[in-house]
Amino acid sequence: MAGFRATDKALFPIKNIKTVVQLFRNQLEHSQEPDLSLLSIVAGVIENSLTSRSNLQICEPVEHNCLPNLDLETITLMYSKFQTIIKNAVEVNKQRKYATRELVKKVSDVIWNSLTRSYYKDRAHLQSLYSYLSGSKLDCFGVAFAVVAGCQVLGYNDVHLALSEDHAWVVFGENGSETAEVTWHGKGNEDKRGQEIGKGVSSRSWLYVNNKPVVCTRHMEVAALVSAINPSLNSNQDAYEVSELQQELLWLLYDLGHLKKYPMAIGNLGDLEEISSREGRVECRVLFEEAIKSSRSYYNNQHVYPYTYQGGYFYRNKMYKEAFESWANASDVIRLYNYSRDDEEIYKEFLEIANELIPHIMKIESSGFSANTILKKPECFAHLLRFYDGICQWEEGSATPVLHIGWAKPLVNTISKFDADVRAQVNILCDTVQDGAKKNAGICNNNNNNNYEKENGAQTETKDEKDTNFPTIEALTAACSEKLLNP
Ligand SMILES: FC(F)c1nnc(N2CCN(c3ncnc4sc(CC(F)(F)F)cc34)CC2)s1
Repeated sequence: MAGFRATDKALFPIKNIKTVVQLFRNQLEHSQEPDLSLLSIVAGVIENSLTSRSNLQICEPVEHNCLPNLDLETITLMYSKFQTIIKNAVEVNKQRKYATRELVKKVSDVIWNSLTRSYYKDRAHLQSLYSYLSGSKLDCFGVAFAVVAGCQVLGYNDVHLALSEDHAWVVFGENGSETAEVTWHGKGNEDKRGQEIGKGVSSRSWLYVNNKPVVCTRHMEVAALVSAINPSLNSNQDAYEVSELQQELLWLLYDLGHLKKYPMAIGNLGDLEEISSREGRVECRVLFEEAIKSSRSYYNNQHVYPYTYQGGYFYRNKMYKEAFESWANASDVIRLYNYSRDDEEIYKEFLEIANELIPHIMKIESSGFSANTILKKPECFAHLLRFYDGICQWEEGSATPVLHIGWAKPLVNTISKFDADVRAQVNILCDTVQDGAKKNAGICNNNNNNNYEKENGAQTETKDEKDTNFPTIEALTAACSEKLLNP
């Protein structure tokens, strides 16, 4: 069983970050399971007291980093309250070793029906059990996490959190073979709570990452709650102590090996390290590479965010050629999915890259006199074509269109910035049409080891591989030469 043990209670009242990290270490290193409700409450109290406007906390100079006084009584009250809510609402059939769908649905209903009627679901700081117990508000992730914490209270240690890049659900039963929705997703969508995760068309959407979700252990569920800590004070400021606590806890989890199979948590740590790097720790760039390796090793390279974490890093550090490559690799992931209306989040990500970030780079690169401009680099042109082609292929075979005229202008503007002699150096090789749901078209690749050769000579593409349903590279370059001819 998990639990709030004497060794943990001895740490209270907690006055500084080091002691919070010690509490998490105690919980993570003890043989029994880490107690999800205890750790979520502690993280939530700290986050909410340091990011709420009402926090007029004067920092005691002696502590040099001031935390709200975390006294044992406050935490114990909330901890017991959660136990009582769950145990009173769900009678447990102790004969059963594994949870049933009915049990999981019942716990989800208890959480669901105790939430405030209507509130702004996307607000920050609604992810923890502190938010649930003090304000009866949870965001989409918070509901899923609370269900898993509730099942832990009831002794069902087979119920675990399953995470895609924009949704959360649970797995349960013998070797976690059952799945169940326990929370909502997005706006205005009927929730599917209690149902198993779609085998149908939704399973080809990015939202369910082609059935390659991060299936958490208890320790990875602690990593999820730590990753979900939100240090933002407002839209452009972070509470220093909260982000420092998050960074320390992520390093603790990293050192204990609990981030190995959790690319987004590694990416979160990379972002924090870029802002303020820790002595003696690997460079943030290495972390972004580790997140990519994790996705390739454990999730068949079906996750997009590891590449957009890395692309964002290169972009912020003006490493534009590298950014183009990361974004092209992100596009190689999305091309094998079918776009569905549940995929808005990743659509917005690609839209921002295509219509904000890349045009911004082209503006800088074509105004400056840098001899080393990317506009002279054929590999940059190749990365961009692969990036756009992946989005075209994402659209192919999808019920919902991706591209619209708003994409075309920035796209043609970008391509037309590369001179014909640079473009001609990109030789596009197409392998045979891939079997399976998505055919190859336009620019071809085989699972991310692209065979782009920077050789002279016209682009080669045989007829049978050309798919007329959407812009091929000829069409794109024709459009761009059209633009060139009539600027
Ligand atoms: F690609 C970069 F630009 C990104 N920067 N921040 C990104 N985030 C921030 C962190 N984040 C996450 N970080 C850790 N774990 C999870 S589980 C999850 C889905 C849901 F919220 F459970 F529904 C999201 C998520 C979502 C992706 S991607």
